[in-house]
Amino acid sequence: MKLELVKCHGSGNDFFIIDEMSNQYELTDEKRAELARAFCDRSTDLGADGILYVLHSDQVDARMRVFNADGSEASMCGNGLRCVARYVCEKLSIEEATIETMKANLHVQNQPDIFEDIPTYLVEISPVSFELTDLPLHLEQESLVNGKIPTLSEELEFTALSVPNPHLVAIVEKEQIGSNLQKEISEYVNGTNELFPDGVNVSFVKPLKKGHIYVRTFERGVGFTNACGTAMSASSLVTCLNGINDKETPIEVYNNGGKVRCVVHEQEGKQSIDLIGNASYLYSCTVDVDVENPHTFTVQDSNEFVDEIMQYAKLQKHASEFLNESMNA
Ligand SMILES: N[C@H](CCC[C@H](N)C(=O)O)C(=O)O
Repeated sequence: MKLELVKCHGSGNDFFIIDEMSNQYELTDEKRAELARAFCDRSTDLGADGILYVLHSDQVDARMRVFNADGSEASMCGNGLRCVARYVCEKLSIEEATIETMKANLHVQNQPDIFEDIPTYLVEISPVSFELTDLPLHLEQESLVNGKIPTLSEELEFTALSVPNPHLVAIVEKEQIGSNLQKEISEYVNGTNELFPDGVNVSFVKPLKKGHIYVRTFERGVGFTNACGTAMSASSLVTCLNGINDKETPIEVYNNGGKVRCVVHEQEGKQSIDLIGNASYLYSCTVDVDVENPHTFTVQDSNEFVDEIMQYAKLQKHASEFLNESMNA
């Protein structure tokens, strides 16, 4: 079978877009998961953090399904939704759209460039819940906001929330960023454990100056990534809960892949976050794959989006210079 792929990224969190809206690939869920395990393997000619399947929606403009590199399906992907937003808006020649995801139909919209000549999209991150049953997180309490989980750490304070995929967020000091602590905690909660039966995305957050934070995330089903859109959104909300940043005000979120902008909203007690950032293409290609054994494939007709790659490198350089200055201030 020949599949058309677009390799894209949001803040360095990279994915393949497979357009099932325009192609009759007739994939089963099992095949979608197997293709993710095969194509995301970075020891092959491909490699990515996940696959974004774009499908027809009976309700709205299009539907997005997200499969992590380990083949697990996630309910949402913020960086990936920006890439799907661009793909769908350009295909339908519209400036904004609504995309059906597993638990919500979400608004997406083309935006002014976050950096010169970089395609930029806003995606709605919601619904937000602090109910532990929505992650799920098995503790004898209804919610966890700046609370301890002694099994994981005696000193860290965590906030657990779903947006709607599950996130565990800790505001930390510089010394704890990049330490083994995050890796140990993340591998535990994403292995067989009593707390998070479905695993969880784990983020360490370092506030920089007001309106600026750094987020590092170990993603469920993937591992450490350059950035995790839903995690950066969840982290922005947690900094607002702690009075570090303000709602309805842009928060610049730095990560290892560059930066995005989040705006936290609250209406009638319900929160949502606008996630604004790049939706960049890296290359397109055709993959000839044996669907019965998806680890057997050849990559053909690969074409790079050279201008986009070069332009994004400028954003990343600019962002990493700011981050280094801030971390060493
Ligand atoms: N690993 C996540 C899905 C991908 C989310 C992330 N890539 C993002 O940009 O939000 C999960 O299993 O919930």
